Amino acid sequence: SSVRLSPNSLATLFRFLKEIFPVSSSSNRRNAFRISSLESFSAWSSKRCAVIGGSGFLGRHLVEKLLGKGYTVSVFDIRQSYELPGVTFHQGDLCDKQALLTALQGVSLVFHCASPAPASDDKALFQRVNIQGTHTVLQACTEAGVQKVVLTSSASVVFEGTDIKDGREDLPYAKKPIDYYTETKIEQEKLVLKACDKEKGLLTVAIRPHGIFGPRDPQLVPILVDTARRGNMKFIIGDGSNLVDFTFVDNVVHGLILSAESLRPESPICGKAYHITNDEPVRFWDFMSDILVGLGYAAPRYNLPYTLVYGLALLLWLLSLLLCPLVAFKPTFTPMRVALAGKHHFYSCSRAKQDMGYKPVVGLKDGIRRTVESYPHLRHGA
Ligand SMILES: NC(=O)C1=CN([C@@H]2O[C@H](COP(=O)(O)OP(=O)(O)OC[C@H]3O[C@@H](n4cnc5c(N)ncnc54)[C@H](O)[C@@H]3O)[C@@H](O)[C@H]2O)C=CC1
Ligand SMILES: CC(C)CCC[C@@H](C)[C@H]1CC[C@H]2C3=C(CC[C@]12C)[C@@]1(C)CCC(=O)C[C@@H]1CC3
Repeated sequence: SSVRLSPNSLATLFRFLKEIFPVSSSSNRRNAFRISSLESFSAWSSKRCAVIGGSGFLGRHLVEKLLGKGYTVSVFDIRQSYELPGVTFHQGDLCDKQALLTALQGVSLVFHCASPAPASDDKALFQRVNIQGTHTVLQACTEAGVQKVVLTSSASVVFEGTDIKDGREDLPYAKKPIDYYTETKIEQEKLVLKACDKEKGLLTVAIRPHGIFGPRDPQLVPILVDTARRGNMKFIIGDGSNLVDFTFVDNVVHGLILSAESLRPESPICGKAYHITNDEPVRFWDFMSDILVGLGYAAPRYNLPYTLVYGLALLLWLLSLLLCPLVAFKPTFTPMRVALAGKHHFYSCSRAKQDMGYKPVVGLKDGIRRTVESYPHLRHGA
């Protein structure tokens, strides 16, 4: 008969051995790799993690999955949106290093899933949180002896409003990003990947999902339904043939955890970016129609030329900027949304398949069904 030890029990065993047979190790935790192989093993197998942005849509799904997989989870977020047994909440701003250091004590793995919502379009806020804040997160991780950082980036970092078909990770970053959100996500990803340093004992990876949807999503379905309820979802922008990636939230969570568990000094994923999608590009307007019809609304039917709608959206956006001191209005059809709705933007995830054995765990049809069922309050007539 054989005895099986889980990584957690091995880590506990190692801590016990270290107590009774102290090994001479550098006091500098950043040099963890150079210490004994046993200690390195303990570090890599530790299941104590923190989710920055864990109160958000993706963050909460991630937290729930991590708990199910036996991780001990701390959430760090500017707000607390729920309570869960086994989760320690730390409310604070990620730009505050002291607050982060408290939350990161004893943590070996950090998932960074926080960002202001793209719709806010607030340049100063995006710069403060996504760029300066990420810099602070990396500093705090180094000081707290965190070994792995997994960033939720975005496939949009290469999108400039023109067609992308089967885009790979080696596409250059967008030179003219379509909005401040994308502009700062690019800088954020660069910062995190540059921080990967095997010598210092900090390993990083960036996961780039695209068009995340699923239960509790605060943007895609709610914005779509709101637009339909106001009678503005009758039109298809362009000829309706553009293919896009929409990624069910469970697949993104799967990609995030897979990357964290594959992140080791010898792994090819260190310091790299990975597209994580459903690997089932779909016509943008078919996807929107499936959601709308599933919730009891009519599917859009009439086609409008792309350039006309884009031009109008640009005009409205400029007007909203000019008039903002006098009247506050937020157009639904922003140039960014029109580009996302009328162009091809789908990405290859073959790098993630090859380097970490990624495979979506929920298919698109199933994801749409689960999403529709989770929004009874948004159904037509509800
Ligand atoms: N939703 C989508 O389609 C996609 C999202 N992403 C990325 O995934 C990540 C998660 O996005 P979602 O869950 O959709 O957004 P979300 O808005 O639901 O969650 C973001 C969380 O970050 C928190 N946060 C914001 N500023 C903070 C600060 N200064 N300090 C601490 N916490 C702060 C918010 O309170 C919120 O709970 C983001 O990094 C986003 O850029 C990437 C690709 C697509
Ligand atoms: C009014 C309709 C024409 C469009 C309604 C749906 C949109 C709200 C969504 C369609 C594609 C989505 C998307 C994002 C947000 C919501 C949509 C615009 C992101 C910008 C979210 C953040 C990212 O990193 C990229 C996403 C691309 C797709």
